[in-house]
Amino acid sequence: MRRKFLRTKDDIESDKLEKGIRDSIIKIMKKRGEEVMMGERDSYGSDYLGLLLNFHLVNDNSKSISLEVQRELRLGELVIPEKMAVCIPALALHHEYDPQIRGEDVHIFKPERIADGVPNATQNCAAAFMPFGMGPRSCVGLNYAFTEIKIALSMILQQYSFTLSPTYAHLPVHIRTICPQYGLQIILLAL
Ligand code: HEM
Repeated sequence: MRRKFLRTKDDIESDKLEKGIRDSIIKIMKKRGEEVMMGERDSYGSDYLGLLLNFHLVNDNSKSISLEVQRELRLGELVIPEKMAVCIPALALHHEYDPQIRGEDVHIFKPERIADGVPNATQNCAAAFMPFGMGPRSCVGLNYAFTEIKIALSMILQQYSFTLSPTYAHLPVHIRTICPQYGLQIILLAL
């Protein structure tokens, strides 16, 4: 029975590895913070670490980089316990970023905003549009979903053109993905 409480060599190696990874991440975050403070870079970056730093500094007026990552992650006044799932509401996030990035008409439904590609519409800010999440746990079905959508659309467009029905009420809601609360009413015209 006592063996259960003994730490094996593998457990110790695994702890060392985990600590090494944590230390490296904190080092990168501190370095970025220092570079921003010294004016060597404009932003904390648009990747996942940059996003975490942004959240951290929004909540910390002293702007000091003092992240402690032990069994919990501290983001300013937020303490995120180990293994807690953090849900980023894409709908709110997209709107919060929008006025800065896409102008004041953010509330208007204008899918043509992304006609020239997402990087163009978001001024290359990866965190401004992330319907598939980002970082190591982002959607593994992204490419599959895009391919499926393109195939479905090209099959429809070979036979029909379509417009939005006047009965369509624009009310996007976040139910796992962003979708229209009252469905998508369209008028199909046979070609
Ligand atoms: C328009 C379609 C889709 C959207 C908008 C979407 C969106 C998302 C989002 C926001 C996440 C969470 C990412 C995060 O936690 O940071 C996710 C995760 C995931 N998605 Fe999708 N998804 C779509 C289609 C698919 C498809 C078709 C598949 C599989 C064939 C799929 C498989 C997964 C899996 C397995 C995860 C979990 C990944 C992980 O936790 O490591 N998704 N998706």
